[in-house]
Amino acid sequence: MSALLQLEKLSVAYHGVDAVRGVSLSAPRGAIVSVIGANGAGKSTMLNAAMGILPARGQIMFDGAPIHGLSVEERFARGIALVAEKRELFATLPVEDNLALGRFRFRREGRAAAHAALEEVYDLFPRLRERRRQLAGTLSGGERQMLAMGRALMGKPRLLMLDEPSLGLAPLIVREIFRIVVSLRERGVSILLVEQNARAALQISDYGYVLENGRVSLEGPSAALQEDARVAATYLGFGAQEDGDEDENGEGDDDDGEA
Ligand SMILES: Nc1ncnc2c1ncn2[C@@H]1O[C@H](COP(=O)(O)OP(=O)(O)OP(=O)(O)O)[C@@H](O)[C@H]1O
Repeated sequence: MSALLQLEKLSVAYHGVDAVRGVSLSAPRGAIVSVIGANGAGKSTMLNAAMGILPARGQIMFDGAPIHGLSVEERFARGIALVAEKRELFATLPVEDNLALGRFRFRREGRAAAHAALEEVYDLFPRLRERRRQLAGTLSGGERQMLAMGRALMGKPRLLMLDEPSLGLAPLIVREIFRIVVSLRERGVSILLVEQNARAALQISDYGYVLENGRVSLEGPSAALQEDARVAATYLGFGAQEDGDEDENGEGDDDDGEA
C-alpha cells in the first residue's frame, strides 16, 4: 500500500523547545494507523502539525505531493481532516446545522451533494439522525464525538485524523465509535488514530507507532506491537487502560461519557 500521508523527520517546537523530534510516519491508503503514547508524548502536536495548525520542520507529503506550505483550509480541500481532542462544536446550533457547516465552509457543490453527504453521515451514525434537531451543546460526550467525526466526514476526507476519540467515554460507546472507524476503512477512508487507549487502538489498526518524548520509540504491525513485551508492560498493562473506560483522572462515566 502506498502512503497517503508521509511525515519525514517532522519536528515541532513550542517556544523553542521541541515537543515532536524528528518523527517519520507513514499512513498508507486504506489502512488504520495508530499512534499510542503517554500524556505529553507529542501525539496531538504531531496531528496539529500535519493539519497545518502548528508550524513544523521536516517534510509532510500527502498523496505524493509536499503540503508543507499549505494552509489548514487547503489541506482540508486536498482531503485531510482532523477531529481534535476537544471536539469543538457550535453548541447553540442543532446537530444538523453543525454538520451542514462542515460542508459549506469549504465546498460549494450544491444541495444534492450536501444532502447525500448528510445521509451518509446519518447512515454511519444513526444516533445523529435521531438527534438532528437537538442543540449540540446538550449532547452527551459520546454523541459529541460522533458529531465531531460526522462534521469532518461532511468534507469527504481521504484521510481522517482522530485525536483521542475514546477520551472520557464509557466502554460501550468506545466500542461503537471504534466499530465506526473500522467501517470507515471499509468505505475507503484512511485513518490516522491517536490514542491513549492502546489496547483498543491496536486491536483495530493495521500498523502502529509508539511515541515517547516526541520520538518514535517503536513501530510495527499492530498485531506484533500487541505481543511486544515493552508495549504490553507500559501501555496494555492495567485495568482502566484496558477498556478505555476511565479518563486520566481515573473517573469513568456510567453511560456514554460527559453529561
Ligand atoms: N500550546 C503549547 N504550548 C507549550 N507547550 C505545549 C503546548 N501544547 C503542548 N505542549 C507541550 O508539548 C508536549 C506534547 O504535548 P501533546 O499535547 O502533543 O502530547 P500528547 O501526546 O497529545 O498528550 P495527551 O495525550 O496528554 O494529549 C507536552 O510536553 C506539552 O506540555
